Amino acid sequence: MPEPILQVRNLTVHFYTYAGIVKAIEKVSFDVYKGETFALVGETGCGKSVTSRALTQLIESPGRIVEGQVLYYREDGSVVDLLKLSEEEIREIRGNEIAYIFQDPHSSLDPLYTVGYQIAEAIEVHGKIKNIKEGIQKAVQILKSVLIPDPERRVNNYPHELSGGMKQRVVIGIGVSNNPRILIADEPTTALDVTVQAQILELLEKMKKEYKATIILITHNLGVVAETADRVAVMYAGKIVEIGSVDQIFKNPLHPYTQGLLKAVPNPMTKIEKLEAIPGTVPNLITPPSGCRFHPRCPKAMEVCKQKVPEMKEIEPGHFVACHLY
Ligand SMILES: Nc1ncnc2c1ncn2[C@@H]1O[C@H](COP(=O)(O)OP(=O)(O)OP(=O)(O)O)[C@@H](O)[C@H]1O
Ligand code: NI
Repeated sequence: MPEPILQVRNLTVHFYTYAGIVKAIEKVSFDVYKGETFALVGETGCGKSVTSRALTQLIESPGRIVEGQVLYYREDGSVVDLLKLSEEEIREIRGNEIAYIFQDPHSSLDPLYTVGYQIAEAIEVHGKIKNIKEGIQKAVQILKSVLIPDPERRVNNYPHELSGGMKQRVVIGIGVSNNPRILIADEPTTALDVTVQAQILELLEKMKKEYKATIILITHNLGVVAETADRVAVMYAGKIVEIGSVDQIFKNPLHPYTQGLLKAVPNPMTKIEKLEAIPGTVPNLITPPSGCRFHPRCPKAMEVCKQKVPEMKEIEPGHFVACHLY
């Protein structure tokens, strides 16, 4: 049996805006197993980033986590609900045991400090070194491990002296600097050109092996999923609609939304740029559709789909779907 490292249950986040309450994610539940790459996919605005940020309480006003549990299995075998931790306690874990790599390396790095200083600081915050100087030494090693050429010299560079791909390597370096158990990568390659994207994905694989980390990969690129993930959760309008292994999802998609996504992509096993939209538009999350949120766009919608929210059901071992067809 695979061992869980995270068990997310009924995670719900609302944003309290002037226009109304945006129900960004609603009762999201999934497990992440130790050592796997777990991908979260779906169209823009479906709640991928909000889900990943909520895991460590990284939701800012006007957003609020209104319900849910994020059970985290620690190294010593104990289990904590990350949503119950104080700000101080969660900060101890975030950036340390659970680290993030965000999409845009430009905004993830501070233009005023050298990359070496920024890596050193990330380590120092968690008290793992005595001073920044020791951290700079470590930063050289980290730059080497993320395959930046001439790390002794590069450690003294400012972000603007590096290319986009090199900057993203630095961001990944900061991510792994404290040897995280879970690495959450939110669209880590989207801002980069295609050849660099492939290199960065390769690097993530290398980091996963070297640091024995579990990866949560957020992407709207099904090609990336096919290539790098072990398991996939498909999100639509703030809900998870299907979960399964990459094989189960690509070869036997059960949810009409997943089927639509895959149809929009002629061959997901080849590299594709972007997920093509399926007919219709993503619903507004202030007044989401009743019942199954996909019913207005669903070619197989039945009467019950308008009235009842479908429960997640396990159709074959490890393959879950929330759809009234099953
Ligand atoms: N600060 C905010 N205020 C109001 N609504 C927000 C805020 N942040 C996110 N949302 C809403 O939450 C929903 C989910 O957003 P999220 O960023 O998680 O989408 P995503 O799946 O990551 O999309 P993308 O692929 O574009 O990054 C969206 O409908 C968005 O409008
Ligand atoms: Ni996002």
